[in-house]
Amino acid sequence: MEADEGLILNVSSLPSPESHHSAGRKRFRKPLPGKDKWQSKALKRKFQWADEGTPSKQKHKLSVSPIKKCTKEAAICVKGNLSSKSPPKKHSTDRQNESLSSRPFIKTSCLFKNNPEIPEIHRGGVKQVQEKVFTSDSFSQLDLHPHLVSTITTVLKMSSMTSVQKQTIPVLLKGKDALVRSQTGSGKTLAYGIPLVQSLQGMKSKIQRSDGPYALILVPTRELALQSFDTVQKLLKPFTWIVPGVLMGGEKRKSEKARLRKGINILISTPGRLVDHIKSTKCIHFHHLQWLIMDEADRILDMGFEKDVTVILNALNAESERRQNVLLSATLTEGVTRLADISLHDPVSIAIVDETWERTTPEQEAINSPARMEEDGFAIPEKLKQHVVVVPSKLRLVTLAAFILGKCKFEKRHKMIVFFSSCEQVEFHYKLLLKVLLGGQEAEETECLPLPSSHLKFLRLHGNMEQEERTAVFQEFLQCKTGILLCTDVAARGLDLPQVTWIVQYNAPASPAEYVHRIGRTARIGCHGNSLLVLTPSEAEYVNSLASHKINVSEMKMEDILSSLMKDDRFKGRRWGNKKSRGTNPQEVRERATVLQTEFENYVHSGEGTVRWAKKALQSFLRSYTTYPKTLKHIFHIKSLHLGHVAKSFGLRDAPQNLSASMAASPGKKTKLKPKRPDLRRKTQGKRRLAEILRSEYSSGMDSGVSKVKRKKRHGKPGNQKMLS
Ligand SMILES: Nc1ncnc2c1ncn2[C@@H]1O[C@H](COP(=O)(O)OP(=O)(O)OP(=O)(O)O)[C@@H](O)[C@H]1O
Repeated sequence: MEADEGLILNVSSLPSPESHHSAGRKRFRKPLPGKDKWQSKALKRKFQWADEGTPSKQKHKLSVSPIKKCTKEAAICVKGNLSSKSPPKKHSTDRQNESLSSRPFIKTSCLFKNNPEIPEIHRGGVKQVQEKVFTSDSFSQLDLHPHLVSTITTVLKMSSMTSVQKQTIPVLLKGKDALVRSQTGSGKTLAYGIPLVQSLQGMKSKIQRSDGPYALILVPTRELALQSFDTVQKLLKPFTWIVPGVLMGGEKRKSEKARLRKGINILISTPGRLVDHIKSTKCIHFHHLQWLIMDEADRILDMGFEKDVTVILNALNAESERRQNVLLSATLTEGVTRLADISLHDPVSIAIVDETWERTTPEQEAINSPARMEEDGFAIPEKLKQHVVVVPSKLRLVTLAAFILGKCKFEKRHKMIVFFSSCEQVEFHYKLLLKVLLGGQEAEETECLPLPSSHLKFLRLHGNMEQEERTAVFQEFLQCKTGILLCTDVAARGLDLPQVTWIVQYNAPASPAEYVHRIGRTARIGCHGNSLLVLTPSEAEYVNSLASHKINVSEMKMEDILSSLMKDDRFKGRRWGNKKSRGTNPQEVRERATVLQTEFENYVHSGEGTVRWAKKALQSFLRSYTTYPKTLKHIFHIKSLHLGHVAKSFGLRDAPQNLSASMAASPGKKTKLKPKRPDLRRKTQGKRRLAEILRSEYSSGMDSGVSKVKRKKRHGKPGNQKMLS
């Protein structure tokens, strides 16, 4: 069964915005008269050579030009027999016999046919909120210990303060609580790190290791915990008697206990892991605690850590009398007000907004609540160029591959992060791209590529990986100059990965805040960067949703992305033989895209295991699709998906009939799914379950119950040794 038809057979009851081509498909809606007849009909369709324009194409003149005519090489639409040169009739007959007798009946629908119209993207001319990154003030102007200043200038090699540092450091040095919002990559870590170290090194009675924590830094992910630890450790270089340490899950609990027993003065932790220790480690105490810092504060709430944070706050309140509290994020959303209420005492609100950026009314100037900040729009780094591409579902996979090839193979020095909405999708695309773009066994064995494509290096990061591998991948991507990291939102927050030039969001994020954090992995600290959001035609309205948060994206054309396939002769249709390709012949581009899609499908269908694995990834995509918040359901609704087309983007030729019982991918049946992406504001019974799922992705790692991806190779322990205090 062909993917196009799969929908009709499986989910015919669905109204599908992606299937504007209903007239074209109606032919198949008729009751199927019987297998033989169906086969001959399919064969007829399979071998019709030309002129099969769909009514929808005639109707929607604005649509991205689908193939108007399938030429002889339209055989490219036929699985496994690309561009045969035999005369159509003979070819048809031979194949017919072959199909009908020995081979399973397989065919690939034409990628460029029966796609929905691509709507025009109107740029709203939104004026984005701007922040000035650097100031001309130097760290030496602050009242800091001279050794701390020299560490900043010689070890960290920084001279002038960023805007957020200039505003935050003096406030914190005065002992005030603060609520800090500043754009991604603007230097918030040092904005709290410097005053923290300054205050602890100057304490009247010198800190002893055995005193335990004087400061607690809570962060949502393990990678961010490691990164913050690294920065704090550098700042502490001259003050060796102050000991930092990390608790982050995925590590042996026993060794963490031992380090706690020895004493950690600046404790950096994910909430889940800390709660574990509060409950089970006798030696943990907070008698001397002076500082509580919550970095990415809104994310800590979003991830269902609210209960954990309450447990932590209660433990701190019970043992320490007076402490200084700081909440920071690039996107302090409304939910943070609640956290601020319970954790901050008479805080100073710091939000960095360029003076040239006008608020609509002067009254707004005065108010700096998180809700106000969110309404005003999030600040996006000035040098970050944001793009969107609208791609019909069937073409998503080849477009992604073409984009990766275009940037990372045929242009120099690109480092790219691609975000997906689930661990299964990351794993699936990682293996698939590795196999098809790098080709073969060699790639799998070495997990990096043979010489000719040496610009391509794929890595992946998600919460179902073993911690050791997760840390190794993080370190590897941190250090490499080029590469493609496929990941979930586990890498969206706070990570400072230098020289990232492109962020691709293959699945749209669930909130504008998440969008801002994902793209914020590039264009950090005043550098240039680019982002690409991939949407289907039915999702195009998301651009307006972003615009309402003052986020401005410009359109990139799918055809332009696909045209980079012209540089890769591996995907050349046979009929072009040795002919030199000149420029970008649209027909040839489409044929190359089809060859590439066929390679994906061939690989996926090369065994039962690979098909199962693609279905699993598809299923997890559909599941995550059901979890967009209510406010976005009109854009991202499972019923808007054309299952057959979506299946193709997972290299599946058919729309699967047997996705597991719970899957609403037979969306005619209104089966409810367990959401992976939570609407945590609603206090439902499922909250606990959601929190567990999310923790498996982000936190403690001790009790997730989520199967771990087995490590193929044993990596060293980069970063781990640093954690030993
Ligand atoms: N004053 C400075 N001068 C030069 N570089 C700086 C300065 N302050 C911070 N940086 C560098 O800027 C980068 C981004 O800093 P940091 O990770 O603290 O940003 P952030 O605001 O916390 O970002 P996010 O919101 O994404 O977490 C880091 O590489 C850091 O070393």
